[in-house]
Amino acid sequence: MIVEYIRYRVPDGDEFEASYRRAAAHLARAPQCVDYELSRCVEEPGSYILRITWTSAQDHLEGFRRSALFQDFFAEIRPYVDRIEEMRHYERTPVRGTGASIPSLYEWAGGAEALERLTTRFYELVAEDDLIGPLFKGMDPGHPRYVAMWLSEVFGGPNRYTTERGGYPHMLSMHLDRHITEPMRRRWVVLLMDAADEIGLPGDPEFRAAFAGYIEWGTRIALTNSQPDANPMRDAPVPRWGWGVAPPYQG
Ligand code: HEM
Repeated sequence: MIVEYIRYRVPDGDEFEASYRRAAAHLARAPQCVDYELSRCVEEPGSYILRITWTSAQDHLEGFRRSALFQDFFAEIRPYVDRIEEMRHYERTPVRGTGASIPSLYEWAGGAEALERLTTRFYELVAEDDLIGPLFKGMDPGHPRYVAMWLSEVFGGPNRYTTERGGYPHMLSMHLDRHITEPMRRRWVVLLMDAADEIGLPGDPEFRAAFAGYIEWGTRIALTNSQPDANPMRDAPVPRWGWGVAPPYQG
């Protein structure tokens, strides 16, 4: 991916923004465009910066620029071409991230203590279950704690599963050749959701949607990796799961 910055200084911001609103409709249909954003300077309202992320500089210059969409896009913004002060491509660097304005799922859930209460109750339910109980007959007594460590790391908490328990490769090795079936996977999900309700994990729609999204994803991967003919990735970081499209409602 590559980021293009275009800086403008224009005499009439309202007209300029109206042109860009129309031009953006063509940008939005371009398969080479990842996203875009036009920002207006607060201190100097005639100054604007347009940021466009392209799939690559080549896709921008040889794909979009030669497409019919570009003709339509350009027709809208042509009056402002001589108002451009900078138009260049920038490579992203590893220096990027998010701040703490939105709590992690780990924090929202109640931290390590809540996730450990969850897994403790979950494996009590599992032990009494006819379908999946037998899979866990010889389970390590520390198992609920280890799975809580895994979930903590996935949901944005400390990376203790990676540093203390062997990370993804260890988790994977525990699922290999377990022959998990779809009914077993479903039961695992249902019992976890029951445990979540019983121990009072936050029940707000945003949290539960993100939580259930990870559990659905993770159990499907566990099932696939547990088949005798599985060929899983042997090494990978522990996945990190966020809020997705619905961040928490914070009043
Ligand atoms: C989101 C889904 C899942 C997660 C996050 C998960 C997580 C884990 C982790 C972290 C371990 C290794 C614990 C350790 O460090 O010792 C493990 C082991 C295991 N998992 Fe899963 N798992 C998931 C789904 C499933 C499903 C669907 C099943 C079967 C229905 C299953 C069956 C097992 C079994 C049998 C073990 C070995 C337990 C033992 O003998 O200690 N897992 N799981």
